[in-house]
Amino acid sequence: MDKKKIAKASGGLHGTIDIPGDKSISHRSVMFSALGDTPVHITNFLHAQDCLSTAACMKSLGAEVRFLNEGELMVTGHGLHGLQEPAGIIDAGNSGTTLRLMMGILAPQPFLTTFTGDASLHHRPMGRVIEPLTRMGACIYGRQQNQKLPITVVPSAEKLHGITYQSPVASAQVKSALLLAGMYADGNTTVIEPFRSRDHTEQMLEAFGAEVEREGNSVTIHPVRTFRTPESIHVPGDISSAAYWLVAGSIVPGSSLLLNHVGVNPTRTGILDVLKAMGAKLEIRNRRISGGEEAADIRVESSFLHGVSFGAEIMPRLIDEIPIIAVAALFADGDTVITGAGELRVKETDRLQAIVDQFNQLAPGAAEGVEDCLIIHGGRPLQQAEVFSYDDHRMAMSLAVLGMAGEGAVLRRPECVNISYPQFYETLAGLC
Ligand SMILES: O=C(O)C1=C[C@@H](OP(=O)(O)O)[C@@H](O)[C@H](O)C1
Ligand SMILES: C=C(OP(=O)(O)O)C(=O)O
Repeated sequence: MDKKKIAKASGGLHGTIDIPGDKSISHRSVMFSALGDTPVHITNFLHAQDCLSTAACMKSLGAEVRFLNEGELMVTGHGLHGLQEPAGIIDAGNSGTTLRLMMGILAPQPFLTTFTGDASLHHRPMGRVIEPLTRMGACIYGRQQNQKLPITVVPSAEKLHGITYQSPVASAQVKSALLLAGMYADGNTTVIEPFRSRDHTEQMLEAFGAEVEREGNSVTIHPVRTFRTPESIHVPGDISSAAYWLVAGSIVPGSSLLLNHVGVNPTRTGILDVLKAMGAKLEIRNRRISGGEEAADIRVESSFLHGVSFGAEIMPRLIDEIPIIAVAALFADGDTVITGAGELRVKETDRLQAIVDQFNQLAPGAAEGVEDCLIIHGGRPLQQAEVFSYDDHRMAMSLAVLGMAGEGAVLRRPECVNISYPQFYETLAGLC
């Protein structure tokens, strides 16, 4: 399927949506379970390409990964020091999370690993993880002065050293890679971020018995001696996937949607804060703990939105939601000004430029981008047009919601939604 026709919604959107498992937590559930030595039963695992790349990686390193169903699997490792040298090259596919976290796990291992990935992953910056891991004593080599794939991790002569690392970027992937390597180091490892990024790694490692200290934007891990995997992990729904329906329900007049089982870890809920500031009608119900993480159900009803401004401080709490927040901004009254969004330029594609180029096809003159800043002029006239996903799942889903809430669209290269949300188009069709 090379093109998909997105029809204009004919009335309000109605229904109840079960939000698929969180991508970040699904990756971590398989990786960390594979470092234990007792079977872990994982449910509501995100059965999408990125997380399947992680599952395949752990399998090729000797862990037993057995799917009982889509979304349900048993993972059994051979202990913290039980990974085995893979027979071939490890393929991280499209997934930055897989590659960066795996580098942290593999840097301390006594065997060699070589990574590859798809065309998009070959362009993404890996020096941000390789450089601090090298300071810990790791030996990691990559193309373009150890910046890019293909990457090889070579065993280091000595045990890794604990370091204190002041990260220039607020990135959970950088932080997680260092904490994972730090489990095997000879002393404590501390990561200090400019702003706090998602904390799923710290949460899950603590639950597995690792000694972790947190204060403000700083996290310290002690060398790990006892690693106790739980019997089961239930993955909450992904707020990054719920985001498309939070916005669709807000901007299509006459809508009322109930989103079931959404992870609402406070390091992830920036989109709720921004949508509320724009005037969205959201009701958070039935708050509970699911798999050690906060979860809730969310009711969204359509409302009149107005433009807002936000910047670097909130960015890590909503980084993957910027494309769909930009859609909300297009349907709002007035301008929305987003600053400190430079990280968007190093995702699956340059998302800042992609938003500007594709939004202007559907709403001429509505989007401007300069350096790390994105401006959306709300309320501009919309038209039908052909738009391009850049093979980026979040661009595809955001453009589909924009087309559906606007005048319709033809989306080129739509199938990349399989990276994080394989049922996306089916759910969209069911609402209209
Ligand atoms: O740790 C994670 O699971 C993720 C962290 C974020 O990336 P950065 O850490 O590069 O900001 C996010 O964009 C990505 O989708 C998932
Ligand atoms: C950036 C993303 O993921 P990753 O970095 O794991 O490729 C994403 O899902 O939007």
